[in-house]
Amino acid sequence: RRRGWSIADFEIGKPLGRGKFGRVYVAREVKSKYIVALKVIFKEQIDKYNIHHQLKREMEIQTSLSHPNILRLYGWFHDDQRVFMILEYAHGGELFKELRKCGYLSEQKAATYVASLANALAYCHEKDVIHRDIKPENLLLDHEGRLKIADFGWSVQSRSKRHTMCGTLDYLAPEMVENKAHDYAVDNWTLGILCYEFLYGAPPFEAESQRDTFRRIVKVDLTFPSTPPVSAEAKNLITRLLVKDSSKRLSLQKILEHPWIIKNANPMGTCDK
Ligand SMILES: CC[C@@H](NC(=O)c1cc2[nH]nc(NC(=O)c3ccc(N4CCN(C)CC4)cc3)c2s1)c1ccccc1
Repeated sequence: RRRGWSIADFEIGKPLGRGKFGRVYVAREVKSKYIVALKVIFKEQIDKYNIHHQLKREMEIQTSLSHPNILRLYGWFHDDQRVFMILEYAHGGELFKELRKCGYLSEQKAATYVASLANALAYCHEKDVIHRDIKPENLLLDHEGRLKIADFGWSVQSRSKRHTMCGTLDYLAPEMVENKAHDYAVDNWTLGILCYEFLYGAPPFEAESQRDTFRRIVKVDLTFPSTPPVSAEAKNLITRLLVKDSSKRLSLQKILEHPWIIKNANPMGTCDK
């Protein structure tokens, strides 16, 4: 391309979602008719929340990542009011909407999603990227039901400035809620939380108040309801991830070799509807 992209290159469709700092629309590149998701962030918001450096770093990371379970950032451009990110379009929408609709997922789907996440996280950790913010809202599905991590909340290996504790504590590991130094193993903890939520429909330490959730996390107050019926292997994997001592959590490699994953995950990473 001679010149960069501009808004004139795209026909904007319906809004897909909104986050703290922006909105995402489905869009079609005029010449190729290629469907993408266009994320729009207003520069006044970037200034107001002073997130220039964070945005720049996250876009550099996101552009450098290329993995089947990580949503691609194809490129970006800006005009005087807005920054636009040209993102891969995930046709299946948000995984958590499917979770809320079905209540809970089959062991096959849950294992396939956990394996996809473990693969994507192993890839990120090789590139010194810790995600730290994996939750169902950030997980999308493509047209074949393949999981895609969609989020710019990546942080590089070093412990970046603390995020304000906005939103739910449910997915944060003990060392994060206790504001201790944390490393890659926080993502392994989160995998345990997600695996539990995929199978039971709610995260394990959910409570009425943030204070009670905090208490349940730091205590690792893990209990398994009697319904829906969940296999012992699945419970074994969850128990070996939700371990307070981060050095004792099952590694990503070991997750992929776990009997429950081997038995239930679809190696293609796809889930039929
Ligand atoms: C993860 C949040 C993040 N989102 C992205 O970056 C996003 C990037 C991206 N690419 N493709 C998406 N697709 C959808 O959002 C989508 C939603 C519903 C769909 N369906 C509705 C039900 N129907 C039956 C099938 C089709 C299909 C696609 C999204 S969201 C974000 C961050 C900041 C601001 C806005 C959004």
